[in-house]
Amino acid sequence: MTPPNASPMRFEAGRAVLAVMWLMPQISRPRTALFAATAVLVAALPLTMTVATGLLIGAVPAAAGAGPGSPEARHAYVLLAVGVAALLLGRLVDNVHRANAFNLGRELELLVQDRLVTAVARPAGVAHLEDDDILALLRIARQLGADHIRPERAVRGLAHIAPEFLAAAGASIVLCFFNVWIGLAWLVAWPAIFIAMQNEYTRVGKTAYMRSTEMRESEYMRDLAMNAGPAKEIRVWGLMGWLLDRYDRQWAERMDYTNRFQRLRARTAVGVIGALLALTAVTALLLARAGLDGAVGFAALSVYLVAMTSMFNFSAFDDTAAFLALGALPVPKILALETELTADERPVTAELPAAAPARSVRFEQVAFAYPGAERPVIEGLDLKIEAGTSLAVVGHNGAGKTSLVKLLAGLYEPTGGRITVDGTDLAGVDPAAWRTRLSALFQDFTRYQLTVRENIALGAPHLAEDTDRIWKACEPMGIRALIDSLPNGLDTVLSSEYEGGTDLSGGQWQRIALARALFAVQAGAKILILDEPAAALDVRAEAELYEQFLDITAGLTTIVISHRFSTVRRADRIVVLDGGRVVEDGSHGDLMALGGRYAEAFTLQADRLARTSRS
Ligand SMILES: Nc1ncnc2c1ncn2[C@@H]1O[C@H](COP(=O)(O)OP(=O)(O)OP(=O)(O)O)[C@@H](O)[C@H]1O
Repeated sequence: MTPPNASPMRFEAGRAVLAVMWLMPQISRPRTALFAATAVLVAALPLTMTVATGLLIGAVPAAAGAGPGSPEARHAYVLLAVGVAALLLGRLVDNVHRANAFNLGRELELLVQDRLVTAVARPAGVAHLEDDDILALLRIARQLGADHIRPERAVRGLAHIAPEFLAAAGASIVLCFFNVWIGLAWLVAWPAIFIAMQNEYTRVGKTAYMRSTEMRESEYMRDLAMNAGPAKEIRVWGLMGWLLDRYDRQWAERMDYTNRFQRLRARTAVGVIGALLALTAVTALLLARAGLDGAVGFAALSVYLVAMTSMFNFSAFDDTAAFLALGALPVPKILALETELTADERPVTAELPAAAPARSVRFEQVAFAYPGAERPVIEGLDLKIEAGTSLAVVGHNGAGKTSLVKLLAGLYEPTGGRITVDGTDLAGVDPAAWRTRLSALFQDFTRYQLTVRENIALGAPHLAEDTDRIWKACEPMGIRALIDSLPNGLDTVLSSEYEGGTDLSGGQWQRIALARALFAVQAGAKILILDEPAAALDVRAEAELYEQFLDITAGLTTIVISHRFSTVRRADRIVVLDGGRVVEDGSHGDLMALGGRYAEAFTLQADRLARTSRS
């Protein structure tokens, strides 16, 4: 097993930290300026104390010899006062620095989350939600704020390490006064050690974050075992043992992987610690020799020794350094995702008149393949849908019916040809504006764990408070009595996972979803798309409902997809789709007279229905 794409990109750790620093002023410029200023002070004040302490140690023998009141004693007292003042001020500033970093960190985390959600919601279509790389980022995003994926900790780590970095640089410069090569060696050593360790933490972090596919599989298994949705099937089929076995296996693989790759490599640790030890030994030896030879006075020697020891306060190896790397790692990726999804936005070049579609919606030589798929599901599709008429689309499973309406709704863009509305190419129209004219109910409609009122009003959320209108949408669906019988009527939550909530039968859910579609129509939608609108209802109920829909939506452009011919026959026009093309087109009467696929399938279904109703 190899770690996927686990080797750090060039300067990846540094770029992640820079991305965090770049975002900070976007939260607050004054507070970021305060952060920088206090970081310098938190570094400079202990350094001042270090130098003062060293000089004080050197000055004590002379002060003791000269006695109280002597200039030597006064000099020692001044050094003591400077040291103590630097110490106290340092502690004070440090508190301000950390409190500011804490707040900035929390806000940065929220900012990153917010930008991510906005970026993911921005594309008009849904293709990006099926892209493996984007799904990997979304997994990370869902975990933002949990585990080690905390940009907040990156800011706090930065608050901790930045002053240490500056202090170590200052101490190195002090050592330059002793020996310029030793000083320079320390000046270079700490950043090098820090970068080596940050790269190592980044590598470890990437192996954990970026195994998206494996993690998603294992999380999926866990959710199957734990969630209410699949619980019935899992138990009825006796799948729990199989599921847990598979989850255990994936878990063991993950642990094995973690043990092998998600830890610091010994060679990095040995290399870094070895380099530190060697440099410390050389510095100490040279200082000792200079002290013994009398080349450096006692006071200077004390300053150099304190400077050398103070450099070991540097957090290259501890949790702070790890959290800086791990917390910063997702930030540039989220910013890159934001850029990528923004770049995908197509320019708006056309506006539709308020009444559109007033004439027709046309598919002109439309082709479409799902992202990553080799074969197109729609090819050379020509279809003119007259405004104000009802159209039914039929065809065998996988013929491309749902794909056709997804294209019409702008959820995907055609890979060839164009879709026009009253002659205007939809490619240039703002998808959000176009969708205000659509009311669509898909076969896999969402069962929102919200109140009945919200489940219906989501068809036009700006009218959610219009109770009369909600009841008006319920009436034709025959759900008024059902809603009245619920504990809180329209305000009952449709989920048994909530207190006072309730679940509905498949057919009842479908009627609620149909009421949602109708609510959108009442709010002004001009095209109604019903993709298998009532598959959970019996044949008669579906046909009756569709009949009612046609009455209510007379004058509207409606497109229905159904496998039930008793429903389909009521449409003004029917098209049969096969291999993503229209193969038959006409009214029920026309197609029956044609004696083709439609007539054959209709007769078959009608015979079956007649037999069942006789028996
Ligand atoms: N998101 C997707 N990604 C890749 N392929 C897809 C996706 N959705 C559908 N397909 C494929 O596109 C083809 C057409 O699917 P579509 O859902 O349009 O068929 P349909 O005619 O509505 O079928 P049904 O009657 O079963 O609902 C199928 O072969 C299906 O596997």
